[in-house]
Amino acid sequence: MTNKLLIIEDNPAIAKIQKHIGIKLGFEVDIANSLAAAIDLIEQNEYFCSVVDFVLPDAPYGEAIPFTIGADISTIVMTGKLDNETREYVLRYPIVDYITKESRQAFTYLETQLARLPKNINVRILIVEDSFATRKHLNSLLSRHKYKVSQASDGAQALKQLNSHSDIQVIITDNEMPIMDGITLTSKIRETFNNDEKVIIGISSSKDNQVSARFLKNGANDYLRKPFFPEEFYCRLSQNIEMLDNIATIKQQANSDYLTKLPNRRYFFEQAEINSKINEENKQICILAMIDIDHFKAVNDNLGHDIGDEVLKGFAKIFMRYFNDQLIARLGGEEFSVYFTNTSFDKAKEQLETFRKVIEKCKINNVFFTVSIGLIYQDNYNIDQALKAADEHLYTAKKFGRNILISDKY
Ligand SMILES: Nc1nc2c(ncn2[C@@H]2O[C@H](COP(=O)(O)OP(=O)(O)OP(=O)(O)O)[C@@H](O)[C@H]2O)c(=O)[nH]1
Repeated sequence: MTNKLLIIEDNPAIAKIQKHIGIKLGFEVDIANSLAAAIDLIEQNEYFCSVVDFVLPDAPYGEAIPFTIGADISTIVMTGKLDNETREYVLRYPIVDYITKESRQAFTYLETQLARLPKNINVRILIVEDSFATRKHLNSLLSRHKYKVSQASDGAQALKQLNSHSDIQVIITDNEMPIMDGITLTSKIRETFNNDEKVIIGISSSKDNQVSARFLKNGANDYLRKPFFPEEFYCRLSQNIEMLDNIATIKQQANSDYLTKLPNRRYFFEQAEINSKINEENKQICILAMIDIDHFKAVNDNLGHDIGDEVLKGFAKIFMRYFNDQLIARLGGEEFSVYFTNTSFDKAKEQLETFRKVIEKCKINNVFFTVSIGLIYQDNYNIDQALKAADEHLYTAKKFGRNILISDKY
C-alpha cells in the first residue's frame, strides 16, 4: 500500500507546514502548487490521500476536488473561505473532511485527521440497518475514511457477523429493525463485550427522546439521531475509536515489561490462572518452566548495566520466537517463565532443551551466557505453588553446575 500524501497548495508557507505534518506522520510527501501540477503528479504516482486547497491559481472554486476524488484519493479540503455556500459546495463531494484555515488549531486538526486515516485500515465497523439506502450511505461515509465495513440487516444477523468477524471494533446500529431491534442487540452484545472492548453507536430517526436514553442505558457508547451531518458522525466515531485505542494502549502497557516488552508477571498470573482452571476442568497436567540466566550479575559487573539491559532484550527476542505459541513472561530480573498448553511433557522438554542449547551457542551483544531451567509436570492448579515447585528444580539446576534442565519426570 502506498504511503504517499499529495499536497495541492499554492501558498509556500502553508504547504511547508502541511509537508512537515505529513513527514512527521511517516508519509512520503509531494507538493503541487497548481491544479496542472497536481494532474501531472497524479498521472505518475499512486497517492494514499491528499490535502487540497480550495482556491488555486488555475482552479479558483474547488475545481481540484473532483480530480483527486476521481483518482480515488482520499481528500481533505483546506480553505480560507468560511461561508456556508462554500461549505455546502465542498461537502457535496465524498471528501474525508473540510477544514477552514481559521487558526493554528486547523493544522492540529489536520494532523489528527491525517494520523487517523492509515489506522482506519485496520478498524472493522459493522453497520446494522434494515434500510438498504441507509446502509449504502453509511458504507460510503465509512469507506472514504478507509474503514473496513461489514453489514447486517437486523440484530440477529449482526450477532452472527460478530461471531465470524472477531476484529469488529465498532457497531453502528439502527433501532427499528425486524427480528431483533438495535436496543436488544446492544444489551446482547454487552453480555459478552464491555464498552471499552467494542464501541456501539445507536442511530435512530425516532422522535421519541426515550430511544437515546434506552440505547445508552443498555450499553451503547454514543447515539446519533438520523438524519445526521457527516461531520458530526465522523467526529463522534473517531472520538470513540480513539477511546478504544487509548484503553488498548493502557492495557498493553500494564501487561508488558518495560525493558523487554515481554508479558509481565501480572499478565502471566492472570492468564495462567485462566489456563489452570481449563486444565483442572479437563484433568490436564500442568506443565510449567522457570528459566534463569546464569551468572547474570557477572554480565552487569563486568560490562555494565546498559549492556546487561541489551543482553536481556536480545534474550527476550529469542525467547519470544521459540515459545510464541505458549504463555510466556519475564517474571522479574533475569527470570522467565513458560506455561505450556496443548502440548505433551516430552515436547515441552524437547523445546526447552533446544532453546537451552541455542542460548548456549549464541552471542548476544558479544556476550556468551547460559540458562538453567526447572520444569514441572504436576496436577497442581495453584500458580504460586506450581511456580514454587519449578523454582525448586531451578535451584537444583543451579546447584548441579548450571546450563541444565531439571524436571519431575526422567
Ligand atoms: N542490566 C540489568 N540487570 C538486572 C535487571 N534486573 C535484574 N538484574 C541483575 O540481575 C542480577 C541477578 O543476580 P543474581 O540473582 O545474583 O544471579 P546470577 O548472577 O544470575 O547468578 P545465578 O542465578 O546464581 O546463576 C543482579 O545483578 C541484578 O542487578 C535489569 O533489568 N537489567
